[in-house]
Amino acid sequence: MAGLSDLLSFLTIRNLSFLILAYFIFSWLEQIIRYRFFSPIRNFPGPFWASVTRLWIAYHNLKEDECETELALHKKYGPILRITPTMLLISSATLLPSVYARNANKSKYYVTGSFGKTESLFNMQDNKVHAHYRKIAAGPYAFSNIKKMETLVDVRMRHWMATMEDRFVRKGGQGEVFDFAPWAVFMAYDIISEIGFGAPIGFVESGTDVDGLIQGFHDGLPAFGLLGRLWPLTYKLKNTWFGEKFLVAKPEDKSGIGMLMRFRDKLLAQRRRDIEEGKAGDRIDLLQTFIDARDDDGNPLTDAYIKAEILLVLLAGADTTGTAFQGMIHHLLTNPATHSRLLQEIDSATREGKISEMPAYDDVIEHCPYYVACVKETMRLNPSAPNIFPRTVGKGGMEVGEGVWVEEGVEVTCNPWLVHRDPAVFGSDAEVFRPERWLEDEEQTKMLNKYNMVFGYGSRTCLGKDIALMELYKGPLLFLRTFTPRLTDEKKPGIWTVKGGVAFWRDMWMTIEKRCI
Ligand code: HEM
Repeated sequence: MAGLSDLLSFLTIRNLSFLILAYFIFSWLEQIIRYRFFSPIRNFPGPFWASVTRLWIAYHNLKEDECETELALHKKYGPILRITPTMLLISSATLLPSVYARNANKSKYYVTGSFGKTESLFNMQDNKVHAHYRKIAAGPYAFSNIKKMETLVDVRMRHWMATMEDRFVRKGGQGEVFDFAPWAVFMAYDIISEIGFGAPIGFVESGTDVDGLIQGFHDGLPAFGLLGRLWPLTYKLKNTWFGEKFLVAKPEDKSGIGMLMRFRDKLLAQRRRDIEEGKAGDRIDLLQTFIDARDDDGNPLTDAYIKAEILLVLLAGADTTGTAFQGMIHHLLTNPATHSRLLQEIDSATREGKISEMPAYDDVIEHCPYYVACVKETMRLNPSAPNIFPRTVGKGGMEVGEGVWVEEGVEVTCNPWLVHRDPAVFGSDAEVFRPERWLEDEEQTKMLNKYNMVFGYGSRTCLGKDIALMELYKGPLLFLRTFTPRLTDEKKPGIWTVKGGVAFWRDMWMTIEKRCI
C-alpha cells in the first residue's frame, strides 16, 4: 500500500509532463541513431536533417523551394541524394529504367484512399493490383478511342478562341489587358469535363473560376504534398475520426475536390437515367467507355470504381494540361527568336494547306516539327508535376552505379524537373529553353525521348498523355496563329509556382491583337 501511495504521490502533473517529454526526447534520439548508423542507406550523401526526419523535405515542400534546394544539393553531392530517412532521390536520367522497373511497387508515399474510399489507378501501390485495373482502363484511354474524341476537343477549342476574341481583342484600338494564366486552365477544365462526361463545367462561358474550383484545388495542394511526404503520420491518422473527417475527400466537402465529386455524381446519375430511357445515343466520352468496359470475367465495373477513375481524370488532367499551355506561351513571349521561327513554320504549313482552320493532331505532328519541339521543350524545363514519384526497391536490390547497390525495401525516386536538367543527357545547356535540341540529330532525339519523364516513367506512366498532347498540339497553335500576344510588362512574364509538387503559372498579364497570315 505504501508503495502505491509513493507512486501516486510521484505522479504529479509536473512529473508526468517531464516523463512524457523525456519519452519523446528518447524516442527522437533513438530514431536519429537508428537512421544515422543502422539504415541501409546510411552511406548515401545528403543534408543531416533529411537523413533523420521527414520534416526536412516537408519544410522545403511547404516553402516551395524543394526542387531548387535539391538541384543545389545534387551539384554539391552528385546524382544520388538521401532526402528522407528512407528515401533516395536520383537525378541521373539514365537510371530512370532501373528506378521505374516493370515490377516496382509504388511506395507508401502514395497514400491510399485520399481521393475517396475507392482507390483509382494513381494510388494503387501493388504493381499486380495495378496491372489488373490498368488492363481494364487501357480500352477507354486507347489512342483509337481518344482519336474519336478529337471532335469534342475541337468544339471546346472553337468556343475558347471565340471567347478570347470577343472579350479581349478590341477592334481598332489597344487590346484589353487580361491575365492569360486562368484562361489557359479554363480551357483545359472545360475540355477535360467534355471528354470525361460530355459536358463542359462552364469556365470559358462564365469567364470565372466556377464555384472557386481551381482556387480550391490549389488551396488543397500544400496538404497533398505533406500527406505523402509525412506518410507514416498520415497512415496513423487516416483511420481515426480526424483522418476520416479531414484526410479522405467526400462529396459533401466544401473543397474543390468535394465540388468535383458532386459534379461527377450528378452526371453519372444523369447518364444512368439516359441509358435506362434509351437516350444515351452514341456517347463517346470517357464516362461512357468506363460504363461499357468489362473485366476479364465479362462483368461491368462498379459505380464506385467508375467514380474514382472519373475523378482522377479531372484531378490529373485539367490543371496539368493548363500549366503546360501557360508555360509554352511564357517561353515564347520571353524568347522572341523562337516565337518568330515558330510562326514561320505554322504560317507556311497553313498557307500550303497542310494544317487546317482547326489543326488536326496528326497533321501537327507531321508538318510542324518545330512546334512539337517547343511543346516538348516547355514540358522538359517546366513539367506540370515537378514532384517525387517514389517506388520501393524490389527483390535483389538495385544497382545505381558501378558496384553501388540499394537494398530491397528502400524508397527510390526521380523528379522530372531534376532529371530533365541532367547535363549528361540533355546537354550542358540543359537549364536553357532551346527547342532545337529535339531536332538536331536523330540519335540525340531518340535519347531525349527515351529519358523524358514529364508523363512519368515505366508501367505507371500517364494514361492521359494522348489527351493532353491533343490539346497542346491545338490550343497554343491556334492562339499564336490567330493573335499577337504582348506582355504588359516585359519584366513580369508570369510567376512559376509549385505547391505540393504540382505547378502552375500566375500573373501572365497581356494584350492580344488579331494577326493576318
Ligand atoms: C500535361 C499534362 C499531364 C501531365 C504532365 C501528367 C503527368 C502524369 C504523371 C507524371 C503521372 C505518373 C504518376 C506516377 O508515377 O505516380 C500521371 C499518371 C496519370 N495521369 Fe497524367 N498527366 C497529364 C495529363 C493527364 C490527363 C489529361 C489525364 C486524363 C484525362 C491523365 C490521367 C492520368 C492517369 C489516369 C494516371 C495514372 C496512371 C496509372 O497509374 O496507371 N493525365 N500523369
